[in-house]
Amino acid sequence: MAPLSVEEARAALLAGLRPLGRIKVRLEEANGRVLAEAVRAPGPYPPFSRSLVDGYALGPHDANSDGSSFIYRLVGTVTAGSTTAIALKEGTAAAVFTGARLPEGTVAVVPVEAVKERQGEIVVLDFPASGRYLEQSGEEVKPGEEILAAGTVIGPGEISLLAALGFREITVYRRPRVALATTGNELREPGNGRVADFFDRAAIYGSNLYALAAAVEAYGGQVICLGILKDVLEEQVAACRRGLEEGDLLLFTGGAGGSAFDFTSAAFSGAGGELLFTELAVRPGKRAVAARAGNKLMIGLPGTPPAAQVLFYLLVVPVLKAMGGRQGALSAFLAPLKKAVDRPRAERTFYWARVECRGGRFEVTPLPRYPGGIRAAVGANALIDLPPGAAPKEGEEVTVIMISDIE
Ligand SMILES: Nc1nc2c(c(=O)[nH]1)N[C@H]1C(S)=C(S)[C@@H](COP(=O)(O)OP(=O)(O)OC[C@H]3O[C@@H](n4cnc5c(N)ncnc54)[C@H](O)[C@@H]3O)O[C@H]1N2
Ligand code: MOO
Repeated sequence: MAPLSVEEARAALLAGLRPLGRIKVRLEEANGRVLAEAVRAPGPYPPFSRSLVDGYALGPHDANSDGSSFIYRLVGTVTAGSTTAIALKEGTAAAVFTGARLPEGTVAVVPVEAVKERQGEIVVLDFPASGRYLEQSGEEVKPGEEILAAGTVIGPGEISLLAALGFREITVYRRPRVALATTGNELREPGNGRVADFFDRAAIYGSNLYALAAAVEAYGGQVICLGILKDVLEEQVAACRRGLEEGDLLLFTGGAGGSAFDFTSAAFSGAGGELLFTELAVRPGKRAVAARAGNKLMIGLPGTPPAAQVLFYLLVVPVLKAMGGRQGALSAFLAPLKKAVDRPRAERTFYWARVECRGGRFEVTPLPRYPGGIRAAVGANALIDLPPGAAPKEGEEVTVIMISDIE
């Protein structure tokens, strides 16, 4: 199969992909989830007309002789939560506190700072503009109004609105289940300590499973761990079948090359997958495989740890987003290079980088490169996307793709 560009590979993976099913979650579990249906307000907000300040609710006014200030007779006090029934008639006022329900007949509210109080009366020195210092019932949200559209990502602000309107549960898309396996006879589980002859025997600790599990969780997926698989086709086909049964997406790392000991594409086909690509025109990540089986996807990332992680951001994140009801890839923008890219390549290449904000401007530094690359992603919050043959110098603008926050 001819190598695909990252964009073609992404389009092949996303073609026909629909968000997964919907579930109800309680508000305390809703952060970061995506609304599967629009939410309408069951009632008005605020639910009653209320004061926004500690001050006085004024009845219809009664100008004093020189017209410069107004005198009101105090007829009661309403604190927040109080349902005292007071009706303000001409020339009367009630002390009210922030959040208090306004008495019937209120025409204006003044803050305590804008009045002079004397026995049983107040003198309003500065009459407030209409509607200031108070909020009418339903002023912000009307009953039945759509307050959040389907597809909204829920954060603290949305949770605040939902809770204020009395919601305890909302309907969101189900999180994608990602079955994760890593392949290679040389791989061992970390945690066994540095056994003396372990490394002499050419074994290494598998790191991809841990790195990818963390990345899947960070992008809203749930991990089903299939563990380390041997370079044995039957074992890998069986793992693929289990992964397809239990997961929405199957992720393999290792064995993505075309050698006699690379079984990923054969395993995907053996488990009923229709291959979408077996190579990409990008570095790192040239050796990558993907297949579709019904509405499930199988992606075989390279074994090389930084290559597996780069492709995770470029291909797996958009798939996780689409399955979870969100659109698009990671955000990208232009930023000047703080340092020239060392040894640029002839192919399209993604470099690990760190974006910082200095004096209100973003700048991006390519991180040191290592041949095997196990340290490559440490401290990275972005990738630099360089077109084939580009060799940008310090100060030149390059495309950066954000993979985590700017600190
Ligand atoms: N003749 C060629 N050889 C290679 C080419 C090439 O174009 N021609 N491409 C290289 C590139 S690029 C990559 S990437 C690797 C990817 O190949 P595979 O996906 O088949 O990966 P493996 O061979 O299984 O492993 C590569 C490397 O990574 C180590 N590894 C594997 N899994 C893990 C893991 N879970 N944790 C840590 N390290 C892992 C593995 O031991 C190997 O050292 O192929 C190149 N070869
Ligand atoms: O395919 Mo390799 O993934 O270019 O690093």
